[in-house]
Amino acid sequence: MDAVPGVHLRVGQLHSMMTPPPPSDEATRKRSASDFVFGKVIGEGSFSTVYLAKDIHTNKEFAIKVLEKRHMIREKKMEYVLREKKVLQILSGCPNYFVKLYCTFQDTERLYFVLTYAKNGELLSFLNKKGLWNIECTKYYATELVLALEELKFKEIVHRDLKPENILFDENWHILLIDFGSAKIVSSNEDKIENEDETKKRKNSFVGTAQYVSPELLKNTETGYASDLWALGCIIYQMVSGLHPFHAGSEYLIFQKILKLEYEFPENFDKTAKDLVEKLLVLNPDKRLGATDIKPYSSIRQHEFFSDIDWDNIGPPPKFI
Ligand SMILES: Nc1ncnc2c1ncn2[C@@H]1O[C@H](COP(=O)(O)OP(=O)(O)OP(=O)(O)O)[C@@H](O)[C@H]1O
Ligand SMILES: O=C(O)C[C@H](Cc1nc2cc(Cl)cc(Cl)c2[nH]1)c1ccc(Cl)cc1
Repeated sequence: MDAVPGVHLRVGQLHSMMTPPPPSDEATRKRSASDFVFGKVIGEGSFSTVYLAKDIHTNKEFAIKVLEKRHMIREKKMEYVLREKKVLQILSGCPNYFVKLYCTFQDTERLYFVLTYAKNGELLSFLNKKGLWNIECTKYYATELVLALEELKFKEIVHRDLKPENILFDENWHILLIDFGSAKIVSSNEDKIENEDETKKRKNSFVGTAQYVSPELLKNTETGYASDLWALGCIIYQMVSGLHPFHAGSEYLIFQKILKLEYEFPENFDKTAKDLVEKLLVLNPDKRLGATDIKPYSSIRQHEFFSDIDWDNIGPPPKFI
């Protein structure tokens, strides 16, 4: 594995890579790029490159998300980075369903997030492979998604950009949600304290993905937990049919269809899944299944689609590979 392209190791760094500090410092010492050997690029974001990397002290593999400071500053994206860091820190207490943030560090040019390596890639790539996915897979992973959304609600976080590309699989084929740069931390009311033009900038700058954007986000009204329930409905529809519920030749036309709730189900769409999707893809956020649960998301758990799920022990993932 080579070092990060463009990161020239000085003799001192090479030396420090060879002679790790005494173990007592290990756990607390601030990491740096020289603690890792960087390997292949495993993904690219709008402002990031994600590398597979190995910790030279433990040989453990990580995904390291690297962001160029110049790019962050030029595109005024610092708030996204700091939001993602803060949300990942809040979620680091959750044992399942979210990529774990081990540490962050920086050098003169870059910022680094050291994250769990989701070894088995994106959900999207499996949805695109015909005949690979069946209703059992949909049931299992919709269950893990509901459990993940319950955790987010408990931690008072709205993801706001849920989509199959942001749902990865760990080495045991459990889901790991990523990409919290657009997330909202409800408890801090940070969205409420911003002034008018900051609100306008945030709402206009949000770059969610057309097919999964909720109506309230398009209408610039308040986005809350129910925005993630809308995305859940879209993702379940896609897991069952392999298609987006709202599809058109342009983002504008997709948005129009979303605002008019213009979508239909293929003939052979699973009946109970259809009923569940219809109860999630509701224009009024407060009327979506689960939106007003005292104990989130009990009304989704009780839906017939999940009738054979033991929520306290959902068992191992289905073998779909
Ligand atoms: N922990 C991880 N393990 C494995 N692959 C990852 C991990 N995190 C990200 N990736 C891969 O890298 C890609 C880019 O991820 P990243 O979160 O940096 O960008 P992004 O925030 O999704 O992009 P955008 O800024 O457009 O939203 C992802 O689509 C995913 O395929
Ligand atoms: O070391 C830390 O943990 C704190 C720093 C703080 C920090 N330094 C920054 C410099 C720039 Cl240019 C942009 C952002 Cl968002 C910056 N955030 C930091 C480093 C890396 C990451 Cl991923 C986030 C924050």
